Amino acid sequence: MKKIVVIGGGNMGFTYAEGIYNAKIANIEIIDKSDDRVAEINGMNKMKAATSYDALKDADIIFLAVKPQIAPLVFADIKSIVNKNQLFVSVMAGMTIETIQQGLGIDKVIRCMPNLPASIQLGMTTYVGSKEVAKENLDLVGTILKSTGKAFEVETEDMIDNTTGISGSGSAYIFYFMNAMAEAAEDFGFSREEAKTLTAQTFEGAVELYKQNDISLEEWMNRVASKGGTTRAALNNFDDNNVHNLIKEGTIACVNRAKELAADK
Ligand SMILES: NC(=O)C1=CN([C@@H]2O[C@H](COP(=O)(O)OP(=O)(O)OC[C@H]3O[C@@H](n4cnc5c(N)ncnc54)[C@H](O)[C@@H]3O)[C@@H](O)[C@H]2O)C=CC1
Ligand SMILES: O=C(O)[C@@H]1CCC=N1
Repeated sequence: MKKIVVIGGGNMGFTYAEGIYNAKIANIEIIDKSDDRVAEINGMNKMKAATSYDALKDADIIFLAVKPQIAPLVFADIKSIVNKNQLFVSVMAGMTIETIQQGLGIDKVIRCMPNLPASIQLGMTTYVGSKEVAKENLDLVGTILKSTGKAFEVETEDMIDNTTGISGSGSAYIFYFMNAMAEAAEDFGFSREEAKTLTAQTFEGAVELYKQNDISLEEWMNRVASKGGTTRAALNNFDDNNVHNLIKEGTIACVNRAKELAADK
């Protein structure tokens, strides 16, 4: 079995480590610089975690899951330990394959963009490999990524940044919309628990309808909104306030930020 080491046992790194562990497709170890986090992970009695980089020496695949801003520090720490035979998989937003190759003096890099629902096997991940990555390795990592939900390969790194604007950061947009709806529900007099049920069930039902049928979102809106009815009053209000375009602008701000991170800003 291959040995996979994840550097950064936070939200995303731990999610992947756990997905791989549960799928029993590789031996998995986690490296995290936080003593508390390492103790917490070891306390779960599942995966081995450590603060030292020792586990990297005989790793086949190394996941890079620290914040992009601290990646240069990690690169400096591990450059002399890692080697060109190892395959690197980065989940870091805006961190280019070239920067990783140069920072570590290595060749084989797969850059991917996951999202947080990967922690409950409902993740959405896209990935692209450097030209040095053999198809066999790309397929292997594809299988690993699919252990946390859906995953597909994209042609360019630009499409990884674009994914960040939709699914990578997108869970937070959905939480934003849900937060406003749940708050409105509480304003209308529902308890917090009732507001959660009303909001979550509405999202879940709408998503399932969309997924299970080949009907456009506009058509679905029309099926809910009777002419002169209540839904149209809400949708007209959104349109009058340009909400549709503002959401699209938000996705563009997100992609631009990914590109800024790539330029080390
Ligand atoms: N959270 C999310 O929804 C998503 C995050 N990402 C990417 O995942 C990466 C990690 O983000 P999160 O997991 O959210 O951050 P996080 O803050 O939850 O986890 C980062 C972990 O790295 C550890 N760490 C810090 N310095 C370290 C070092 N020198 N060596 C080893 N470990 C170190 C921290 O102790 C922490 O546990 C980022 O690059 C982000 O762009 C990508 C897609 C979605
Ligand atoms: O906000 C961030 O920078 C990371 C990347 C995608 C989701 N979270």
